[in-house]
Amino acid sequence: MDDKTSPVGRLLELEDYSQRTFRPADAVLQEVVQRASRHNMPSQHVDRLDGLTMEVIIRMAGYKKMVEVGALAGYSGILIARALGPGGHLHSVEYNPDFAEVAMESFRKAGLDDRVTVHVGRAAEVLEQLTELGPFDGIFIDADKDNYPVYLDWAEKNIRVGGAIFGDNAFGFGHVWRNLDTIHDHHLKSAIAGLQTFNARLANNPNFRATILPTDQGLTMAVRLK
Ligand SMILES: C[S@@+](CC[C@H](N)C(=O)[O-])C[C@H]1O[C@@H](n2cnc3c(N)ncnc32)[C@H](O)[C@@H]1O
Repeated sequence: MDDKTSPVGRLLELEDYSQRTFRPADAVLQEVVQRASRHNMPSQHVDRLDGLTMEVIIRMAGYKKMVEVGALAGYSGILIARALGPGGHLHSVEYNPDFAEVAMESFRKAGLDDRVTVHVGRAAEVLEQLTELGPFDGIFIDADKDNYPVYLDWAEKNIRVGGAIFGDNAFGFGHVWRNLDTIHDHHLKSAIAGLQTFNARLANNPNFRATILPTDQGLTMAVRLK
């Protein structure tokens, strides 16, 4: 481990302290991670503290109706659905039908299945179908990074004034600062291009006030002003 007096060492200690103190993942959430692992799903659940931060903000704002892009095994969906509270509803979009099944099982086991609808399909198409149910209080974008700008197009029109846009992995796994010309892996390059466009558009859109939570993964969040 890094020397605790070095900046990196201190950050690791502070991360460890935060996890120990705020205990972001209870037994239900830990079970989701185990369920995903049993089904050989990728371990791509939202960072535990980032997810907890989002949950707290949704509770503070009193949001009731949200959309999630990318359900995986339901980890972030549980955080959001809990925060929306009784009478709230989450529309979670997942294009992998096997993953969607696992997510539905997680919502059932968490006692939240009446509060979540899992829509199976490609997010760009499902979002268009969801338009008629809007406007929404918020959206959590956590799927294919190259399409974040496409999901942002939809969110700009379908999130109400006072509502929020959250974008996960906004630091692009540590690469978001890079000049695209220096990235040779095609997949990474298009992901970073998508994230750079997403972040810059929210940062510069006068209709939104946006920031990025400077955690390991980076969580972009924006509130619609007008
Ligand atoms: C990072 S994981 C989501 C993690 C989840 N939000 C959580 O924190 O528990 C991304 C998910 O998005 C799904 N996905 C990727 N591209 C998609 C698309 N175009 N439409 C819908 N889902 C997609 C993947 O199958 C995967 O389950």
